[in-house]
Formats: sequence, C-alpha cells, structure tokens
Amino acid sequence: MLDQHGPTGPTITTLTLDSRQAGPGTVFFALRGTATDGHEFIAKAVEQGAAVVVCEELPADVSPATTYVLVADSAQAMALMAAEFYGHPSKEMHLVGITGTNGKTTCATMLHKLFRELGYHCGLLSTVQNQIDEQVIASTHTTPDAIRLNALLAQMLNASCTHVFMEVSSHAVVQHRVTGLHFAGGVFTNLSHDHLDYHGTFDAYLKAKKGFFDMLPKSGFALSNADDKRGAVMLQNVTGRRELYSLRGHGEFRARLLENAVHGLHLEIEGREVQFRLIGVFNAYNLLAIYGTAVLLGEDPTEVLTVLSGLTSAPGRFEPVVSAKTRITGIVDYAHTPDALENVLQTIADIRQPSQQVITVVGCGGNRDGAKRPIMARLAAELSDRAVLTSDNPRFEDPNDILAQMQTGVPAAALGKVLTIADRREAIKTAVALAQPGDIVLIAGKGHETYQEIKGIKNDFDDKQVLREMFELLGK
Ligand SMILES: CC(=O)N[C@H]1[C@@H](OP(=O)(O)OP(=O)(O)OC[C@H]2O[C@@H](n3ccc(=O)[nH]c3=O)[C@H](O)[C@@H]2O)O[C@H](CO)[C@@H](O)[C@@H]1O[C@H](C)C(=O)N[C@@H](C)C(=O)N[C@H](CCC(=O)O)C(=O)O
Ligand SMILES: Nc1ncnc2c1ncn2[C@@H]1O[C@H](COP(=O)(O)OP(=O)(O)OP(=O)(O)O)[C@@H](O)[C@H]1O
Ligand SMILES: N[C@H](CCC[C@H](N)C(=O)O)C(=O)O
Ligand SMILES: [Mg+2]
Repeated sequence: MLDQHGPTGPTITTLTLDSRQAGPGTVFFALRGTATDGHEFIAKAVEQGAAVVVCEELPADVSPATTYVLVADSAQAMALMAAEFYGHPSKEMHLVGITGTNGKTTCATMLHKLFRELGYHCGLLSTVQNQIDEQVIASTHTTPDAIRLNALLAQMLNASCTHVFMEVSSHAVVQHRVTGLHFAGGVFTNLSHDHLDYHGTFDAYLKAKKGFFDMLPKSGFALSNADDKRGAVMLQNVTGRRELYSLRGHGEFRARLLENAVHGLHLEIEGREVQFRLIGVFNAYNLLAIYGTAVLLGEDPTEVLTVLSGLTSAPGRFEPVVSAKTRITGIVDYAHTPDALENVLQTIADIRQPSQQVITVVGCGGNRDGAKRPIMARLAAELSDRAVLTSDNPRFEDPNDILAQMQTGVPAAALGKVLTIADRREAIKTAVALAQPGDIVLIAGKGHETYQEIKGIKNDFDDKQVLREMFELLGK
C-alpha cells in the first residue's frame, strides 16, 4: 500500500472489480484493462455506495465518506486481498495448477476424475466447467478472476475438498488472477503458438507461463515436459521439487509408446504395460503428466494406473460421433491452435485405414491471434483429403475477413481440395455430404462449446448436435 485517504476501519462485505456491482460494504478495485480503465468508473462505484476504492491514482474529487487505498498495482492488490478476504482457502488444500498452450483442460479434468475415483472430494476449475465433486458450476474463463477464484476455492473447501485441479492461463498470470494462491504443485504441458495478439511476442508468452512456475512455493513440486523445447527453461527458477516427464527417456516419469490405435493408447510406464482409452501421442503426454502429478501428490503408482486406464477424456476432446447407418466417424475436437490441429490430424493419419478419406471443417476465432489463421488453413489443407474453411466464434470481426486471412495460407497445389463456407452449419453439412461410408469428418476448434459468439451474442450451436442432425438429414 502506498497511501490511504478517508475513514479507517470500514465494514467490508464484498469485493468487486466492476463498478456496476458496487454497493454499500463493497471494495471496488480500479483495474487498468485492455479495453478501458477501471479508474474511469471510480465515481460511479462511490455513487453506488462503495466503502473502499483501491486504485493506482487518486481521482480529482474524493468523497469524504469513502476510503481510498492507493497501490502500485491494483490487480496484484486485488489478488492478495481476495486471498485474505476468503481466508486463504488454497493453503488448506492440495491445489495443483496446469499451464501450457494445449492439454490443460484434458489434464485438469482427468486429474479430477482420477482423484474422485481414488475416493477424494475434489474441485475442478477449467475452460469447460468448474466442479465441486459432481456438482457443475458454469465457467466463464479458463482461469477466473482473483475474486471469483478465491470464492470458488472457499466454496470447495467448505464442501470438504482436499484436492483442487485448475488451469492456469497465460492471461491469468499476467493479470495476477493467481497471485497470492498457495500451490501444492504446478504442471507444464507444452508451449506453441497462441495468444500473440495479447502477449505481443513468443518470449512474452513464455515469460507469462514461466511466471506461474516462478511463484510456486518451496514446499511444492514443479512437473515439466522434458520433450518440449521450453520444458527445462520452465524449471529454471523453481525453488521446490523439480521433476520432468518424457516419452524419449529423460526424467523421473518415463513412458514408452507401444501402440497408438483407434481403440486407444498402449503404453509402458515404468515397467508396467497399460492400455488407455485416449487416442493420440499428444494424449500419451497428458496421461504421463497426470500420472506424475498423482504420484507426486503421494498416490500409489499401481492404483493410479489402474484407475487411469479406464478413464475417458474431457468433453469435446477427440470426441467421436459415429453414424449408425454409414459408419462415417465424426470427430469433434477443440483444436484451436496450429499445434493442436496438427497433432489431431497427425493422430487421425496414424490410426486411419488407407480407404478412409479425411474431411476437415475448421475456422479461427475472431478478436484473437490473427497470425495462426493462415497456418491452421495450411495444415487443414495439407493433412486432409478435403477441407472446408468456416467460421469459429467471429466475435466482433467480419467472418469473411477471417476466412480471407485463412485462405492466404492454403498452398496453390491444395486449392482444389479446399472449400470456403462461412456458415458453420452449412460447412458441416457439406463435409457430411462429401463423406463416403466409413470416412472421417473432423470438426475442429469448438469442442465442448454449445454456442457460437457473433457480435456479443452467444447463439446456440453444438458441433456434435449439428453433426448428428446432418447424418439424419442427409440419410447418412
Ligand atoms: C483480454 C482479457 O483477458 N480481458 C479480461 C480483462 O478484461 P479487460 O482488461 O478487457 O477489461 P476492460 O473492459 O478493459 O475493463 C477494465 C476494468 O474496468 C471495469 N469496468 C468496466 C466497465 C464498467 O462500467 N465498470 C467497470 O468497473 C472492468 O470490470 C475491468 O475491471 O479482465 C476481465 C476481468 O477479469 C476479464 O473478464 C476479461 O476477460 C475477457 C472477457 C476475455 O475474453 N478474456 C480471455 C482472452 C481470457 O482471459 N482467456 C483466458 C484463456 C486463454 C487460453 O485459452 O489460454 C482465460 O483464462 O479465460
Ligand atoms: N498435450 C497436448 N499437446 C498438444 N495438443 C494437445 C494436447 N492435449 C490436447 N491437445 C489438443 O489441443 C486441444 C485443446 O486441448 P485442451 O482443451 O486440453 O487444452 P487447453 O490447454 O485447456 O486449451 P485452452 O487454452 O483453450 O484452455 C485438444 O482438443 C487437442 O486437439
Ligand atoms: N480460451 C480460448 C478458446 C478459443 C476457442 C475457439 N473456439 C475461439 O473461439 O477462438 C480463447 O479464449 O482464446
Ligand atoms: Mg482449457
């Protein structure tokens, strides 16, 4: 705290970062955002009766009935105060954070399932949903803001949760959403191209992810992917236990890929051969990270592998929708980065029969990293027999502009196998129409999402449901 003005010892009942939620007993945190500056709404919060304003700059007019707390960084102050306000719930549980470009939801969700089966009460904070045991609480972000996050952790503690698994996004690290939390461990999956619109450079993106590992306490563990180029850097400044996992033979947790087939992965993990239900080499990494985490949390390796072998993945992650009549296999997957799309298409290439065509439907989100657009279109064109470029969540951009940027990535030689259809429903319909019995139709980018966001409105849209509708409509 730099300075304080106004009454001391006000009664505080709630914390908020949004002036519209402020009222008597509220502490309003004025945050400098990306679209606007919370300092502009201080007067509004005070007018609505806020008891305290935490800010980086005092407004010209201060109200005598309000306490103003001047800080160097409002976001950081908010996170520290939120942890304090809710009684530091993270200190009373084993909180594990997962960071990386891809695989966070898969690892967090499966860790939650695993620890439930092992008999614990557990919490989950993820892109798809938050959970307290089996109770689902809708999620709005991959990592919620510090106030909501601490409130959820307190709720989980209240429900006797001993373990909580959460995703830590790079935005969350930069915006101090996880500052002040006490982590039992941190897991790094991988780093590839994403969110450069927000972070500016790849180095800044890496720094954000690493910032999470740097804050892990000495009592905690850090588990990193030895086979990722940035796996070792992530561990550089970790003061607690550092471990690596690898499919190439380095580190504490090692696995060997025996088979990657349509019915699942067959791995050898520390001398034990185990069959899993997940498909794809990238999932071998996720499974190994989950296994390592569970062992580092003190669980019995054999029991962990036994339970893990029976578990399915997170919703919308390589989820099959098979037509009963023609055995066309639809695969709905949340691949929305070049790396994820390449992995999924490579996985399909590994497990498909030579007679099966692969038809890919993919788009790129609006108001997000534009640099990934041509790359994702190129990958779809090169690694599929046919590709249909379409819209993801256009948000406030014109879908045709996004598609024009995607098209620049399609190599001239592949132009003949690529169609562009802005309407996602029509695009899926066309892909199904093109499919012959037994073919594979990949619908990438939206996975579990049940909406399509256009100009601030979330319209109902579920890739899985649309696929089923199209099988029905086209008699396939
Ligand atoms: C780019 C980004 O991260 N934005 C987040 C950020 O909002 P912002 O900086 O744009 O806020 P702003 O609109 O400029 O407003 C500044 C401040 O003024 C306040 N305000 C504003 C208006 C008003 O009338 N009164 C008022 O007090 C706002 O509450 C805010 O505190 O802070 C908000 C509060 O925490 C977040 O809800 C918001 O997430 C937006 C909705 C978002 O889409 N975020 C995405 C990019 C995101 O965070 N994604 C990651 C996952 C990415 C991944 O896949 O890895 C995530 O963790 O979900
Ligand atoms: N370990 C991995 N390496 C590379 N790609 C992966 C990995 N795990 C999953 N994927 C791919 O990335 C997609 C997203 O996976 P997941 O939802 O688990 O990642 P995430 O890190 O939570 O993403 P987000 O940043 O949107 O929260 C999956 O649908 C799959 O295509
Ligand atoms: N958490 C990611 C999800 C992207 C999902 C994709 N469907 C899109 O809308 O771009 C983000 O907010 O960037
Ligand atoms: Mg996620």
